[in-house]
Amino acid sequence: MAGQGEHDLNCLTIEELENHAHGMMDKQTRDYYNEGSDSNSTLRENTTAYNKYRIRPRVLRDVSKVDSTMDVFGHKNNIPMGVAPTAMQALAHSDGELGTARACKKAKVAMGLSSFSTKTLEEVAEASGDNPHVLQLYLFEEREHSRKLIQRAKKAGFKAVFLTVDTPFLGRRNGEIRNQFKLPPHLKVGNFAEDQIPMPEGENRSSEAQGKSRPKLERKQSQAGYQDGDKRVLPQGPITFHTHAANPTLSWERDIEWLKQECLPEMEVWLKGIATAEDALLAVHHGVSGIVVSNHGGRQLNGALATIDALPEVVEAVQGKIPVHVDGGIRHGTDVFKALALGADFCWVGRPALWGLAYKGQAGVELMLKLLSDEFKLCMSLAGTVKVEDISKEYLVKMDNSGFVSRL
Ligand SMILES: Cc1cc2nc3c(=O)[nH]c(=O)nc-3n(C[C@H](O)[C@H](O)[C@H](O)COP(=O)(O)O)c2cc1C
Ligand SMILES: CC(C)CC(=O)C(=O)O
Repeated sequence: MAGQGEHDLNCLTIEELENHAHGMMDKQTRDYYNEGSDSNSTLRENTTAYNKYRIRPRVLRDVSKVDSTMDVFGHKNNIPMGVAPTAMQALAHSDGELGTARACKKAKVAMGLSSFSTKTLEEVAEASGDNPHVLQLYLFEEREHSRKLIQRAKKAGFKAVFLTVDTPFLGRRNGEIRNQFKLPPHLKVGNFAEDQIPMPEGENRSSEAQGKSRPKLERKQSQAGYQDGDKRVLPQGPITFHTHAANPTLSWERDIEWLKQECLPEMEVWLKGIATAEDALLAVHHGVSGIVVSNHGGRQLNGALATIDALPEVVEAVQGKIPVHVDGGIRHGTDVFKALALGADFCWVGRPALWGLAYKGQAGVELMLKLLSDEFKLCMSLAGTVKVEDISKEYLVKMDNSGFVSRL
C-alpha cells in the first residue's frame, strides 16, 4: 500500500484526475471522451448504480498479507482490472496508446486496444511485450479488412479479440454531432492508414467481396455513422470510425462462427457488449471464450441498465461456463470489489485511462492505475478478504431508494 510520501498530492482520486484532465483537453476531445448518448442517463447511472451496493466488512482476519492478483489470458494481473479499449487516445496526449500500453505493462494489468487506435497494433504489441493485450474488433462489412486485421493481430501476439456487439449503429452522441467531431489532420487511425479502398466513381461496392449475402446498400457518404432513416449506408472510401465502426448486418450464426474460424486457436474470441441473460446464454452456446458485460460506457443505447445492475442476471445465466467481465462507471477500488462480489471475474476501466493520458501522458495512466490498485487492495484488507477468490456476495448488501437494506 502507498506510504505517505508516494502520492501525487494534486491528484488523490479518479474524480480529481477527471477534473485535472478537463482543463487539459480541447472541447471536441473532452466532449468526445466524456459524453454518453442522448440524455446521458445510462452514462450517469453506470457510475451512480455502484452506490446502491454497500460492503459488509469482516474483521479480525489477519489481513497483513493480501493477494490482489489474478490470472487473466494466462498471465498474473496485479489486480482484477484492466484498461478497456477506447478509440483515438492520441487526442488526449501524444503518448496515445503507447503510453497506455507501457503504463499497463508497468502496473501488470491487461490492456484492450481499440481497432480505431491512433497507433498501429504492431506498435502497441511491441510496447506491451509479454503483458497481455487484446484487440477490440469491429467486424466490417468489407470482411477482407477485418481478416487482414485479425491476421496482423495474431502475428503480433494479441491474446484475444473482443468483438464489440453493441454497435449495429452508433449511438446518438449529441456533442459529437454538434462539434462535427473529426480527427485533426496531424493524427491518423493507425491500423488503417494505408488500408483504403480505392473506389472508381459509380461502382457499387455491395457487389464486392462477400456482397452476395449482404443486404442491398445504397452508396452514399455516411452521415457520421448514425442511422440514416430507412436507408442503409454503404461504408466506403477510407476506413474511418464514422463510416466503418457500425455494422447492422452482424448475426450470431454467420459472423460468430466466421470469427472463430479466423481467430482460433491462436486468439480467443470474446464478445463485448452483452447485457442480458438471454444473450449470455447464446454466447455460451456459440462457443465464445468469454464475455464483457458492457453498454459501451453509456455511449450506445441510452436507457439501458447500468452494467453493475445487468451483471447479476448474466452471471446467473452463465453459471461459470465462461468468464464474465464487466466495464462501465468503475471509478473506485471499491467498485471493482463490488463487481467481483456480484460475480464478475474481471473489470475494465475506460475513461479514467483517457483522463490519465490527458493529465500527464503515460505517467498519468500509471497514476490512475496506482490509485485504483491501492484503493482495491485497501478495500480487500478493510473488508477482511485476503484473496480475490474470497470476494463474494456475502460481502455486499443492496440498498433501495428508501434506504431499505437487503442481503443478496
Ligand atoms: C472515448 C471512448 C472511446 C471508445 N472507443 C471504443 C472502441 O473503439 N471500441 C469499443 O468496443 N468500445 C469503445 N469504448 C467503450 C469502452 O471500451 C468501455 O466499454 C467504456 O469506456 C467503459 O466505461 P467507462 O468509460 O465508464 O469506464 C469507448 C469509450 C470511450 C469513452
Ligand atoms: C466509434 C468508435 C471508433 C469509437 C467508439 O466506440 C466510441 O467512440 O464509443
